[in-house]
Amino acid sequence: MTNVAIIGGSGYGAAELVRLLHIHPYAKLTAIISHSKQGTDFSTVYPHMNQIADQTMEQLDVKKLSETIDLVFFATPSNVSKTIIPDFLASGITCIDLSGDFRLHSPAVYQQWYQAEAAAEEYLHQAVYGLSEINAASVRSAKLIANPGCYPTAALLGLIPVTEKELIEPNSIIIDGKTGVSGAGRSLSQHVHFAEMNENVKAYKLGSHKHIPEIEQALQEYIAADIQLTFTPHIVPMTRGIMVTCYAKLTENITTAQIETIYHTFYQQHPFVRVRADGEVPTTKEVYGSNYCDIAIHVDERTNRLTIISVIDNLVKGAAGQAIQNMNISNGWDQTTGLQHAPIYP
Ligand SMILES: NC(=O)C1=CN([C@@H]2O[C@H](COP(=O)(O)OP(=O)(O)OC[C@H]3O[C@@H](n4cnc5c(N)ncnc54)[C@H](OP(=O)(O)O)[C@@H]3O)[C@@H](O)[C@H]2O)C=CC1
Ligand SMILES: CC(=O)N[C@@H](CCC(=O)OP(=O)(O)O)C(=O)O
Repeated sequence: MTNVAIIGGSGYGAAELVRLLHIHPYAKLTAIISHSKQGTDFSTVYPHMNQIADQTMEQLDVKKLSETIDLVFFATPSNVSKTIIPDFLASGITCIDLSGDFRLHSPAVYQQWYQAEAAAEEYLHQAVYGLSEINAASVRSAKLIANPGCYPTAALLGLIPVTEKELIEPNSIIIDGKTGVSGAGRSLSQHVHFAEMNENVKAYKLGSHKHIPEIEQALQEYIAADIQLTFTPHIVPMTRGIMVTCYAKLTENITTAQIETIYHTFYQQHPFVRVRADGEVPTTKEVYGSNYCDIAIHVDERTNRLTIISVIDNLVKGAAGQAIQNMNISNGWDQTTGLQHAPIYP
């Protein structure tokens, strides 16, 4: 049994980790840490977990915790884990960070997009970007795993197979993202007020979303040049789900069927990526509550542009599910352990 703890106990990411860890056969949740609700039972904050996860949330004591756990999940906002993780690493604890603190390699780029000082450079170098399907080999030996952002997970799983094969012009990439409201976390903020969300669709952070450098950095590993892409996120009135629609100019004449074959081959060994048949377009409900990422491809032969549609559940494959997938890989367990449940439908 691997003993694990969660930090950021009262947030949505933590709640989803607790739900998924409850059915995990090899991981035992030994502590839930909360800085605002220490002393409160988890099930008081989340009554749907009554008699399932009643443990009392605790104050963070790194030294004490390090004596009892093997692995810690950070489900905290950015700018929190960067100062705490070094202490856990010094005690040999594996750290999986759901926030963006260790995703970007360059401190200057982090400073620019997060408007805050980056983590110490040695830790940025040590961190492995935990896009499970792509980086499993590095995740296996990592002590610090930077779990990808929700939009980047969907966008990169959609874009990497054709970027790797140089089938698209990287600088022509445009990503249109749509997220459910839970993507904003549980803390109240005006842009998710019911009256402003219901029957409304909003674009936000035009040209300034922190996921832009994250997607660019990951794609740059496949080509020997910088990439600059356009990403526009939208918030839509649903609870969970992300759909990204990526557009890019093709570099050669190729059919939808040929590209689909490339995707099927690329994801053959990856049970959580389901490539849809031609003409079938996935919806966010078809992955709801699950760790799946469903992808559809369409070649517009008239314009020679490729459209890629990719859907995930932001809290599962986009956060807690992928974090558990990374824990599985890191422990040498089957990557699907504790994550085999089907999506909830309708
Ligand atoms: N929601 C989503 O779909 C996704 C979220 N993420 C990332 O996961 C992380 C958690 O997100 P999410 O759970 O949605 O956010 P929430 O706002 O729901 O929860 C974050 C929790 O972190 C704790 N926290 C807040 N401020 C501080 C602080 N200054 N110091 C320590 N702890 C703090 C709080 O819990 P407590 O007071 O109990 O400690 C809070 O409830 C974020 O970095 C987010 O960007 C990534 C992908 C998808
Ligand atoms: C609706 C909404 O506000 N969504 C958030 C999701 C960001 C997120 O979860 O951040 P990381 O994945 O980088 O940790 C946003 O777009 O900023």
